[in-house]
Amino acid sequence: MRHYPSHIDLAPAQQAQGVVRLPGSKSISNRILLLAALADGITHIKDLLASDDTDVMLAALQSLGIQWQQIGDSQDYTVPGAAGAFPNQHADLFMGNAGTAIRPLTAALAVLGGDYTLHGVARMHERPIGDLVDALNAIGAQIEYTGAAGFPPLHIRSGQITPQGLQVRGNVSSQFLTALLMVAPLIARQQSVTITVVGELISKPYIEITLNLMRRFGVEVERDGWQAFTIAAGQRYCSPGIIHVEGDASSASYFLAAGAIAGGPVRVEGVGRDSIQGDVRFVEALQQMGATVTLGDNWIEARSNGILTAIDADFNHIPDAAMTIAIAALYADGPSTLRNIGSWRVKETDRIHAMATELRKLGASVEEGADFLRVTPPAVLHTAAIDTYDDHRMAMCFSLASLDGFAQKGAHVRINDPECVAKTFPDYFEVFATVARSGVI
Ligand SMILES: O=C(O)C1=C[C@@H](OP(=O)(O)O)[C@@H](O)[C@H](O)C1
Ligand SMILES: C=C(OP(=O)(O)O)C(=O)O
Repeated sequence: MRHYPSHIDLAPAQQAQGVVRLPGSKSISNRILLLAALADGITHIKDLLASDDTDVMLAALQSLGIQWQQIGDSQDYTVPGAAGAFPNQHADLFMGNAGTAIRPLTAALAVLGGDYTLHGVARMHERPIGDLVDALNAIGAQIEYTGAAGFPPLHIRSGQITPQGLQVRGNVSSQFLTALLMVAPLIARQQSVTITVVGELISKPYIEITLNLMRRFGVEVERDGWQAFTIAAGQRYCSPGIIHVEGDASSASYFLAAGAIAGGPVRVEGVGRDSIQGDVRFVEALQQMGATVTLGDNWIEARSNGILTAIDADFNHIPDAAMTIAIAALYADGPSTLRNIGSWRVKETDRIHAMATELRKLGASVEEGADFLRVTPPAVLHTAAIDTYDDHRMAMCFSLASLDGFAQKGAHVRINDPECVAKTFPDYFEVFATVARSGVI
């Protein structure tokens, strides 16, 4: 069901102020759904994210025979766990463009056995999965590419798994290691399993989310830094009973940046200082740019202190929220550089190229490197029609260019194809309008 028209026009808004209740975290929602499906017992999930990415995970689990139930119209679900094996051994699964669905499910289905096909939208078929397939096939899985080698779609058949010497490369996506960690207890029945990371690992905080949630479902992982992860034999996933999904820290970045750019205060609720999501560290970048940020147990608030200070920093640990910094850079007192963001090239779109192209429409000078972006703000933001490349974060980030900063007036911004926000935040523009009240026409 389409929610938005073909474009949304945002008029300049003088101030951002208000309180936003965040939708649930995508990373936590999809991990919990899979762990609950694999666990012993019934899991009661509170505040699951409602979005395209969670819909594909829910639909896939249903096709695999997991009879989850939504409680009325709420975002609370019950998931009866299948105790380490899916009831259906044959399924054709549509994965949309959800990395957090296809990567862990590929690993689970490959080690559990059966006959499965996994495919997604056109862009999903351009997003790499080769490092994960190599790791799994090396221990006896039977995964074939039915399109281009290294990319979905995939055909998975039953293999003979001998889980010794499991290793994976981590420099393209941390989701490959997450996928192997999540299925490791399923293959560590008799003997412990060690996963060795080959070379550099990117997006490290997402591994902490994985380990934290595995622990909530009763599985402990011993680790040697970021190099090796060992799952002792005989551990099973057990339902924690009730589990609550935190608000999404990446989604929080748009509202916190709004407060930092255009006065504030803007408060987000649902995530706070004890969050398990690495993207809460986005606030450190805002603070470095001169904003005042206050953190509570379950809320974060940002406000401006005048023109933002330009930033030059490594954003490898927060690749998603870093896109928001590229827009905040339009309001800074000089050029900002975002470093070590090479993974942007293999996400919903080539985000380095898309970001550079669209920032230039607003009048910025942008230098695009293999793994960095340098943004020099223009004297005056230009009126622009922003293309979104079917990337939710492009649509959400660029809404911020409609805000008045201290030295920079907000632009008239047209967001083309805003529907793409459904990937993680289906009513983003309604919520944005409550903060930038005069901004939506
Ligand atoms: O594990 C996760 O939940 C995610 C990991 C990150 O991906 P990479 O590890 O590919 O950078 C992030 O960009 C993505 O939105 C969610
Ligand atoms: C990279 C993202 O998604 P995915 O989980 O599909 O990798 C994202 O949400 O920014």
